[in-house]
Amino acid sequence: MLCKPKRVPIELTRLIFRQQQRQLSSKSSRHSRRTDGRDRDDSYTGKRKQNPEAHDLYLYKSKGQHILTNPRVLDKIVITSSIKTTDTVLEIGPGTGNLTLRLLDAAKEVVAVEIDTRMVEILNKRVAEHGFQDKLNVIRKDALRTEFPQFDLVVANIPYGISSPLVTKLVYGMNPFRSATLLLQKEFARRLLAKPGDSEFNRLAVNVKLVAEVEFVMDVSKRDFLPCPKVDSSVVIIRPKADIPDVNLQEWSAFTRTCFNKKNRTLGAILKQKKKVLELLRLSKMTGSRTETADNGCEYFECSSDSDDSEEGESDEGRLCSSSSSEIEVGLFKEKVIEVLNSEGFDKKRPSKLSNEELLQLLSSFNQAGIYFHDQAKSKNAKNVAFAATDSS
Ligand SMILES: C[S@@+](CC[C@H](N)C(=O)[O-])C[C@H]1O[C@@H](n2cnc3c(N)ncnc32)[C@H](O)[C@@H]1O
Repeated sequence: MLCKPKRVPIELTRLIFRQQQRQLSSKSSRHSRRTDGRDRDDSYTGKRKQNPEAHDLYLYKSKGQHILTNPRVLDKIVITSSIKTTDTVLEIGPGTGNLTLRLLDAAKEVVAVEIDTRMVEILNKRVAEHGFQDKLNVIRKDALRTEFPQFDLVVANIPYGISSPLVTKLVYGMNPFRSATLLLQKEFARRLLAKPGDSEFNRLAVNVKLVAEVEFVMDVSKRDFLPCPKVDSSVVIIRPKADIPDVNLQEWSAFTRTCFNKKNRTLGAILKQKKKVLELLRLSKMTGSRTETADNGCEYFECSSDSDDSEEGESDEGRLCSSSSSEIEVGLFKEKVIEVLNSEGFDKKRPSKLSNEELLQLLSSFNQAGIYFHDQAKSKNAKNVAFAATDSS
């Protein structure tokens, strides 16, 4: 569907159609769109005739390049972020700099992480024109694969394709920060805001809520972007909690993965399956005590959306366990699992309806009974990113 933005601020119109078009080479791509939201075969050619010097800036869907052009929304994002003049602000995906210029005006410094060299060129030029170059530190890298320097706040209209791993990287990363004001796909924001019992409530919400509070700020229409995306957006503020529960993050991740793999089934149905019992027995024998907390908690949180009722295949570990544990041992272990589930009244409860407090209580009861959770295998990229997760939004 094509739709024209409600309004295109003059600065962006100038930026895209007068200044940048002279500088940028036009690369075509199957997924690229023109910055005016039109298809390549529509009446755009009329504009080119009027301005023969013009080149097109192609915006790539694969990089989530939708430029926010509504000045009121941009201003509201900055105001809501409560930026102090002493703050260093981290911006992921500054694009052509509409938000960056406002951040530079309000903050001491902006660290902008941008993957696209063309955007970096435009950004640097535009920032220099406003005399802000000394306050801007641009890192031309993939935000998921770079270590962020220290920052106080995050304010960003992020590429939606990396929402889940990026939020995870921020809230489970090593950098302490005050808040992150993020423009997200509306559905993704709803999931972050979801409460137990809501249909959107999932593992991502559970894991984020463990360490942070999420607050809704406003919805943003798709027409406020150039080109117009297919989805609406929302702004949320994420504030890391001062006190987080004393739980082993690695085990918590494994536990929530187990529970939310089939979030609408009862815990009894999930945890009393033979293959799950075998897997838990093997892990509990192997662990014997809690695994150490990783330096960087985000390694464990591949917060991909849960596959509501997908079938898990039997793991190699499960098969190994069945051959090395006697039937009696397995039977006794299963009784322990059942005992914990029954003693806490969890047997008939569903993960999608449980609060974090209840989940923490259940995990603690399992541990007290000598039952431990552990991820079977870390993702290939776990060392640096743990971001093998794809966001289904
Ligand atoms: C939704 S646009 C936002 C542009 C700008 N902040 C705005 O509000 O108009 C997302 C930006 O993130 C950049 N980007 C995409 N993937 C990225 C990644 N993995 N790391 C850093 N930047 C990325 C894109 O090139 C694009 O400039």
